[in-house]
Amino acid sequence: MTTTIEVGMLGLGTVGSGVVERLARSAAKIEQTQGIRLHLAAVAVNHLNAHRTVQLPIGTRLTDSLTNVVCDRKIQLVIEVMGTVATAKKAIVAALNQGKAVVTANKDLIATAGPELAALAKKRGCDLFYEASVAGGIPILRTLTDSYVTDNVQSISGIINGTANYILSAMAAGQSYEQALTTAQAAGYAEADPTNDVAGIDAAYKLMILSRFAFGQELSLSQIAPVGITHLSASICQSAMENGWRVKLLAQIQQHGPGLYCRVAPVAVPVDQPLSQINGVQNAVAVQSEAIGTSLYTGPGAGSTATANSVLNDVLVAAKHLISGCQTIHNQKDAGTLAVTRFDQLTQTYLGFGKVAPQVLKRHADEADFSVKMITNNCYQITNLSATQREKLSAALPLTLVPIAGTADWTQVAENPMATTVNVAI
Ligand SMILES: NC(=O)C1=CN([C@@H]2O[C@H](COP(=O)(O)OP(=O)(O)OC[C@H]3O[C@@H](n4cnc5c(N)ncnc54)[C@H](OP(=O)(O)O)[C@@H]3O)[C@@H](O)[C@H]2O)C=CC1
Ligand SMILES: N[C@@H](CC=O)C(=O)O
Repeated sequence: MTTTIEVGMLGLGTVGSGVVERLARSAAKIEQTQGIRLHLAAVAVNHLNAHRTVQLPIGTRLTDSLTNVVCDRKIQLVIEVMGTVATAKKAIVAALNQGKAVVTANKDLIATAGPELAALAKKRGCDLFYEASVAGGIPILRTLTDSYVTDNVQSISGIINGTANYILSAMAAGQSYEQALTTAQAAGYAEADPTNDVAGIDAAYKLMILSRFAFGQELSLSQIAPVGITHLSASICQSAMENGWRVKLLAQIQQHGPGLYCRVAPVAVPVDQPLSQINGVQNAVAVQSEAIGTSLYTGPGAGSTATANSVLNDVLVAAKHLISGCQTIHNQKDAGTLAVTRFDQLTQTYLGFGKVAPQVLKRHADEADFSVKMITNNCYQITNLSATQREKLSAALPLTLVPIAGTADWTQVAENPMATTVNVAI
C-alpha cells in the first residue's frame, strides 16, 4: 500500500532544485521500496518570475508567500532550503507549532538556535532533521547518533566546508584565490554570500552542531574564533605542497581531560595523513573514539545533488514517522560541562611563510624558547612556539603562520587524573 505525504518546500535555489530533480528521478523507487509517495504540494521562493533550472511537477504551487506553505493545513512536512536565520526560524517555528515535520539544511540557524528549535519539536511531537547542514552529502549526524551510542567520541577533525577546500585545492594547483572562488560559486558550493565560507564561520557553525552530537556540548562562535582562508595565497599553498604538507581548513574538536579543545583554521596536514588527500568539494570527517578507534567519513560536502540526497533521506525518515505515528526520540544529551579552550592556546609547531631573513628569525628564536628550521627561502618550520611567542612573532615580522597538524604539546595541559588522554595524530 502506498501512503501519500504532502510536502511543502521553502527555497528553490541550488539545494531546492536538487530536491525537485532527485524527487522526480526517484519517485518510483521511493514508492516501490518505501511505500511512500512524496507529493510536492507547494514551493515558496523570493522572486516568482526568476528563471528556474528545474521544472516543478504539474500541480505544484509556486508562491512568494512563506505563510502560504507553512500554514497550508494539508502540508504535513516542510523542507526549509532557503537559508537566512530570522526568516527561516520564524517559518520553522510556525511549521512546528502546527505539528508539521521539518527538514532543513540551514547550519547558520541550527548552530545558533538548534536547541531551542529541538525543544519546540519535542514539545509538539514533531521531527526536526538537518543532516544536510553538516558536510553536505555525508550522513555524519545520523552516524554519530546511531553508531556511537555505546562508544565515546574523543575527537573530531574534519574538512567541512566544500568551498574553502575547493579554493585551497585549486590554489595548490596554481589558481588564484579569486579564480577559485568564482568557480566554487558557479558550481553552487558557496553560500549566496560567500563570506562565511571563506572566513571559517560556516565550518565553525558545522563544528558547533558536531560538538552537540559528539560531546553534548554547546560551543559558541566566539569560543571557536574561526580563522578563514582569505589571508592565504597560491604561493603559500604550493610551497606547503612542495615540502610535504597540504594546507586545509580544518575544524577540530578534541577532549583532553576536563577540557574540550577546538579550532577552525587553516592547518598544514602532512601528505601521509588521509585528510591531506581530500580535495575539491570533497569533505571528510575523522572521528576518533574509544571503541572504534579512527574512522574516516568522506564525500561531497556541498552542491545540489549531494545535499538534496541528504535532505531527502531526512524527509523519508520523517515521512515514515508520520505514517507510523511513532514519535521521534529526542535524545539530546545534557548540556556538557567541559571547559572550552582553543587549540591556538597550546604550544605547537608552525610553518611560517614570508620574506624574512633567516638571521632575523633566528635572533627571535634565540631570545625565546622556540627553534627555527629553514625549509625554503620563504618558508620556515618553527617548533615549540607558545601562544604568547606566536603573538609577539606575528606582530614583529611579516609572517603567515600556519599550525602543523598533530603538533600540539599536551604535556603542559592540566590533566584530570580520572580522564584518559588520547594522542590524536590529526
Ligand atoms: N549550496 C549547498 O551546497 C548547500 C547549501 N546548504 C544550505 O541550504 C540552504 C539553501 O542553500 P542554496 O540552495 O545554496 O541557496 P540559494 O541561494 O541557491 O537558494 C535560496 C532559495 O531560497 C529562496 N529564498 C530566499 N529567501 C527567501 C524568502 N524570504 N522567502 C522565500 N524564498 C526565499 C530563494 O528564492 P529566489 O530563487 O526566488 O531568489 C532561492 O530559491 C542554505 O541554508 C545553505 O546554507 C547546505 C548544504 C549545502
Ligand atoms: N557553502 C557550503 C555549502 C555546504 O554546506 C560549503 O561550501 O561547504
